[in-house]
Amino acid sequence: MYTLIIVLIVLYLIYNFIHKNSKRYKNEVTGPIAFPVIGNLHLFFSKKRHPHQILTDLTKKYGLVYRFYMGHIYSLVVTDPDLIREIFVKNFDNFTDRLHLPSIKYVGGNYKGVVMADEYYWKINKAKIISSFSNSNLKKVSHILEKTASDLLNVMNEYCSDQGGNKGNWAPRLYCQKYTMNIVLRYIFNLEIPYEENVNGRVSELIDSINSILQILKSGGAGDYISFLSPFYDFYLTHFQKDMPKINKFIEEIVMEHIQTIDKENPRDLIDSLILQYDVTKQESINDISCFGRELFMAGTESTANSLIWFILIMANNPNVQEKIYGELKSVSNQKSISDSEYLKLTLKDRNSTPYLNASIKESMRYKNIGPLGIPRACKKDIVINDIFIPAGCQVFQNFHGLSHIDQFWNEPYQFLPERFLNNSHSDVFIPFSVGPRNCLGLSLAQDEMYLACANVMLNYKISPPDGVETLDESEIFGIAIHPHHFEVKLEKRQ
Ligand code: HEM
Repeated sequence: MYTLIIVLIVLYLIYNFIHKNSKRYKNEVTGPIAFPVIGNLHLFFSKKRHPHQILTDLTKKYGLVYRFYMGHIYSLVVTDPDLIREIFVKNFDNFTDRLHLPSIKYVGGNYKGVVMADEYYWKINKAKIISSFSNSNLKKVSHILEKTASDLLNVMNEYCSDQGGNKGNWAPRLYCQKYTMNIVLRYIFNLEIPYEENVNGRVSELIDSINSILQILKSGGAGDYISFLSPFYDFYLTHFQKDMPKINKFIEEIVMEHIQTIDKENPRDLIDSLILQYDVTKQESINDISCFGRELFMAGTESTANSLIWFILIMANNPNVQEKIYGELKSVSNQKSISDSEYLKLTLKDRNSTPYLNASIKESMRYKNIGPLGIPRACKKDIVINDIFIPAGCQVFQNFHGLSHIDQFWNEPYQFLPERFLNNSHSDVFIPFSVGPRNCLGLSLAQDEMYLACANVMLNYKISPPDGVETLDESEIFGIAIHPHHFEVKLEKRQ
C-alpha cells in the first residue's frame, strides 16, 4: 500500500515537472526551470534579494516577458512597457479579474469590494464608487488636504520647539501614516483623529491591524500558491485571523452612524454618497459599503504614507537636492503676497511653479517604488498578444520595479537624480499607478497628498540624518508596500 502511494506521488511529481517545463503552446514564453509543487517559489528564499529584485534580475536571462510558476500558478512577469499597455489597456476586458486566492478572498471580503473584487463585482462596484466620488462633497478635497497637511506641520513645529526638552530625533513613520490616514478618514468617513490623540492609542492599534493584514497579502506565499495547502490557509484566515474583525468593527460602526445621521440632500462624504446608492435596510448593502470603506482605507493609507516616508529619508541623504528644492520653494513663496489657503503657504496651485520639487517627488517614487509588482491580474481566456501566448488563469505581474530600474530604460537607475524628470516625464515606463481602466483609483489623491506634504515640509524644515550618522540606511523591507527600516531624522526649522 505504502509503496503504491509513494509510486503515485513520484509519478505525479514527474508529471508535474514535465507539465510545467514543457512548451505546450506555440508562442509560449520560457522561464526558469520550475519544480513540482513549488514551481519557482524557491527562488524567493534568498536572504539577500527581495522578490521584486529577484524578478527584475531574471529579466537579464529571460527578457522583458517570461514565465514564472508561483507554486501551481502560471504567472507572466511583464517588464515590457508596450506589452503592458497591450494587455491592460487594449485587451483590458480579458484582464479585469484578480486571482482567486485565500488571501485575496479574505482581504477583499469574498472578492466583493473594489480593490480585490473579481470581474463581476468590480464592474458593478467601480461604477458606484466613481459616481460616489463625483457626488459627495469631495470637491472640497483640496480643503481637506490643506487642513491635514497643516496639522502635520503643526506637530512638526511642536517637535522643533520642544527639542530643548530632549525629545530626541524625529521618527517620521507614525506621523506620515497619520497624515495619510487622516486624509482618507476625512475624505471617506468625514472623520479625523487629532494629532493630540496619542499616536500609540486607538489609531496605532488600527495601524497595527492594517499592517498585519497587509502582511497576509505579502506572505500568502505557500498558503496561496501551493494548491493542497490553500484550503487550510483559507480555513485559518476565516476562523483564526483576528485583525480583520477589528478593522471591520471600526468601519461598520462608522457606516451605521452615517446611516442614522445622513442628510440625504447634503452628503458629507463618500460613505454618505454610497448609502444613497444602496438599500441600506439590507445587511448585504451595509457589508458592501463597509467593504469599500475598508479597502479604500487600506489602499489609501500605507501606499502614500510609505512614499512620503521614503521621500523624507531620501531628502536627508541628499542635502544638495534638498537645498535646491528649498531655493525653488522659497522663491515661489516670496513671490506670493497672500496665500490662497487659510492653512498653508504653498498649495496645489503652486505646482506649475515648482518643477524641481515635482521632478524630485517623481524621482523618489521611481527610486523607491512602494508597489514594485502592483496587484496582479488574472487572464480570463487564452489569448495571443504581441505574438505571446497567455493562457487562461495566468497571473500577470506588471514589474514596476524593473520598469524603474532597468538600464535599458534609465541612465544610472540606482542613482537618485531628479534632473532626469525635468524635461522628460518618462511616461512610457514610469507608471507606478498602473495603466488602463483598472489602474489606481486614488492616483490624483495620492499625487496631491504627496505634493502638499513635500512642498510644505521642505519649505519649513531642513531634514538631515541624526548627529553622528552620515547617511540613512536605504535598504528595503519587502511588503505589500515597500518600506525602509525604522529611522529617525534631525529636524531644523527654517527661518
Ligand atoms: C503612492 C501611492 C499609491 C500608489 C503607488 C498606488 C498604486 C496602485 C496600483 C499599482 C494599483 C493596481 C492597479 C492594477 O490593478 O493594475 C492600485 C490600485 C488601487 N488603488 Fe492605489 N496607489 C496609491 C495610492 C492610493 C490611494 C491614496 C488610494 C485611495 C484612497 C488608492 C486606491 C486604489 C484603489 C481603490 C485601487 C483598486 C483599483 C481597481 O481595482 O479598480 N491608491 N494602486
